[in-house]
Amino acid sequence: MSQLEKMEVNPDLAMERAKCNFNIMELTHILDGGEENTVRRKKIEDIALNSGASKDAFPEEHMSPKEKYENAVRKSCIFADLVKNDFAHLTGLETFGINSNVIRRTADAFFKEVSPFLLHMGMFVPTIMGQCTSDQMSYWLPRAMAMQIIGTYAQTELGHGTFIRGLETTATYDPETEEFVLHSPTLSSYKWWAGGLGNTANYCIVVAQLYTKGECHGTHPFIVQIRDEDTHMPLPGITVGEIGPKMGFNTADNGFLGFDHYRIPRDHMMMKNAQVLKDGTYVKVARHGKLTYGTMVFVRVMLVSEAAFNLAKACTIAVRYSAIRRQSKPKPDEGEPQILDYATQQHKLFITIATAHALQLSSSWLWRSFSAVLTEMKEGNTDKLPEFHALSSCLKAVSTSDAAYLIEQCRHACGGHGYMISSGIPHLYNFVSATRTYEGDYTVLLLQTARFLVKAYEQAEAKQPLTPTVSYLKLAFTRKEPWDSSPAGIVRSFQALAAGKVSTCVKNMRKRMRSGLSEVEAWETSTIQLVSAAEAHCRAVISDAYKSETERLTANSSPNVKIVMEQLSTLYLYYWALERIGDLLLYTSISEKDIVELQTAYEELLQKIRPNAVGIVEAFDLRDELLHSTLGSYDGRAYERLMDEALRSPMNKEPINQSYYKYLRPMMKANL
Ligand SMILES: CCCCCCC/C=C/C(=O)SCCNC(=O)CCNC(=O)[C@H](O)C(C)(C)COP(=O)(O)OP(=O)(O)OC[C@H]1O[C@@H](n2cnc3c(N)ncnc32)[C@H](O)[C@@H]1OP(=O)(O)O
Ligand SMILES: Cc1cc2nc3c(=O)[nH]c(=O)nc-3n(C[C@H](O)[C@H](O)[C@H](O)COP(=O)(O)OP(=O)(O)OC[C@H]3O[C@@H](n4cnc5c(N)ncnc54)[C@H](O)[C@@H]3O)c2cc1C
Repeated sequence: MSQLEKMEVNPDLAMERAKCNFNIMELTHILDGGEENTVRRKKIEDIALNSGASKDAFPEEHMSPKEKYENAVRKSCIFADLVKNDFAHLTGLETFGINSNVIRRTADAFFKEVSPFLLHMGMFVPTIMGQCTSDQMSYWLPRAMAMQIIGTYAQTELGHGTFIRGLETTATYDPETEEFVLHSPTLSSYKWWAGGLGNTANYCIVVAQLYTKGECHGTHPFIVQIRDEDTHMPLPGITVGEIGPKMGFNTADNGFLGFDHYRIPRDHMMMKNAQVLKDGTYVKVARHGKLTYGTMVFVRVMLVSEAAFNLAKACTIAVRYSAIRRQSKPKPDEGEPQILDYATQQHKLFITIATAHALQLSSSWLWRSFSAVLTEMKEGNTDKLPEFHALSSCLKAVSTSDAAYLIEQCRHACGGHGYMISSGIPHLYNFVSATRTYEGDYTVLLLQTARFLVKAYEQAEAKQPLTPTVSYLKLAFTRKEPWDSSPAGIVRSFQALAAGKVSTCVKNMRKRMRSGLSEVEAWETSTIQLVSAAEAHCRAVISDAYKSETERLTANSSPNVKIVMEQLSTLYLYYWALERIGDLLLYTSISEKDIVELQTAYEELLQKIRPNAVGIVEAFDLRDELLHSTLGSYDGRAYERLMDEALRSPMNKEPINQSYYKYLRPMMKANL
């Protein structure tokens, strides 16, 4: 046992735990979606983490990029074996599905950054499930699930990421040989970014422009073998490599890929939504043109829970650290207070906890809507897809953006030590800030939602029925929303605000068109306001979902758990109302007096949450192995852990570094 393991819990943290007035485990069960899920999650975490297989003998931070990657592959193989052999026997595992949050969560103990297999499980397998015919699926899925092949998803190119219709890679059908010829005509057409593509994957889903009988039918997905299944050598006609160091994701071997008239069999086109017959005839199967974008929609839904989870990690670290860190002396006759006692620190941190809850509950709600949409689509009904695309786009955009901002705020809350890699926060930030960009950039996705909102507004104007998430748009045609500071009243105000913003956009666009701009130009010149309107819509959706999910989940809970959850959801509403005062003044009847009262109520709420803050973050039930943090470990021994990590640095392995003899000494002697 190391010195650290023998040490007792920091007394400040012990004191915080003693004063928590609600049942932490009860809140954990609620967040896990029920006690059974908690039990199963803990079993899985015990199997995966108690063996110590997730630990590194040598700190990853001090490895070279190549060593980091090789270590990540080693651990990915261990983890894949665990999933296949050890987790499978747990009753009900199949109900978690391959992308189970529990498995994702457990994997994070193995990787400070990410696994090179992330894209295999995160996009390769889901695309096989979503884009293959049943015959194709019965061939590819078992091989992929058994990890006999490793795949990734290569859509983005050097020259095009957002604009999928502009992709340049071509897949031209040759009826003579019944093959597709994949080709990269330009440098900008090289596939770029796919995770695991550089060195790990031997298969790849490639999105390319389909040509048959001389006609282009737009982008379609293909399964492409890129490396020999035995030697792993790139196949002739394939150029593949890794794209180099990045802000984060440095264990993911993101890669590039080019094709030189590379041939694949006809049935390697993923043919669920469209087919090319042997003679080259193109047959559209799907009832909606954008079903080939299905994996992106699925991952966007996943990313909302990713944002919640990573935020939960960051606030667990920052709140525990704020409980053990003492600083300044506001009262001369008393000792230094815990920094968690400062109202400004509570302002930084409690919104972070509330947002983690808001995103987690909104994410469960979104998953349920997604399942309902998928069920209808299986029956051939795609009517709900546009609304769901608008919803998943804005929730992905806002959740990842809020999470990145708030994780950075957690770093600020930890002062200088938060800047240490060993605090765990920089890795979290680097990861989450990428999620704001990939799978659809923030602005681009909000503009997709805005398109839907503008159409819905026009329907409301024409007194046509509206779909559920936008039914509030009718508020745009009523008198100014009267301000009501109850939670339900604030949600209504957020809806009135979003409706008002959409209405302003539409009016501005019409005015611009009357002054001679085309529709496209009027749209383009209004995009700043459109993004803001879509963000306001999303905020209203999250606030509504968070409030109603909190009510549903606490209907039978013990009184104190109910109070804690309600305090957090109310805090979320107060925080965003105060952030959006200017908009509320425009679109509701809020007065100066109401604003002063709201600010006071917010500050009082921070004080009410304070005594339970450590208990609340501990309800996320994040083991030390998952946090990877010197500042946020369960024992609160941050200083001992920081020193321990410092001493592990290779820079401290010799008393005098050789650069002293080579450079410093000669320079100093010469300057004598
Ligand atoms: C936990 C797992 C982690 C996995 C790790 C993941 C690592 C990262 C992977 C990746 O990043 S993979 C690459 C992802 N790339 C993107 O997300 C690109 C973003 N771009 C797009 O999604 C689209 O191009 C676009 C921006 C939405 C526009 O598409 P397009 O130009 O084809 O369409 P438009 O002409 O703008 O719109 C036409 C029409 O179609 C509707 N629509 C667009 N997308 C969808 C969709 N997915 N589903 C349903 N409908 C869609 C759009 O709203 C328009 O509707 P109308 O307004 O005409 O009614
Ligand atoms: C860590 C990481 C992992 C990734 N993994 C994969 C992967 O596995 N597979 C894969 O295929 N791709 C992957 N990607 C690529 C990712 O999907 C794209 O980077 C992302 O979709 C954004 O596209 P882009 O890079 O072309 O940005 P651009 O579209 O060039 O965006 C640049 C800027 O232009 C703005 N912009 C673009 N279009 C518009 C518009 N119409 N209106 C207004 N503003 C606009 C954007 O808002 C942004 O500010 C990954 C990216 C990262 C960072």
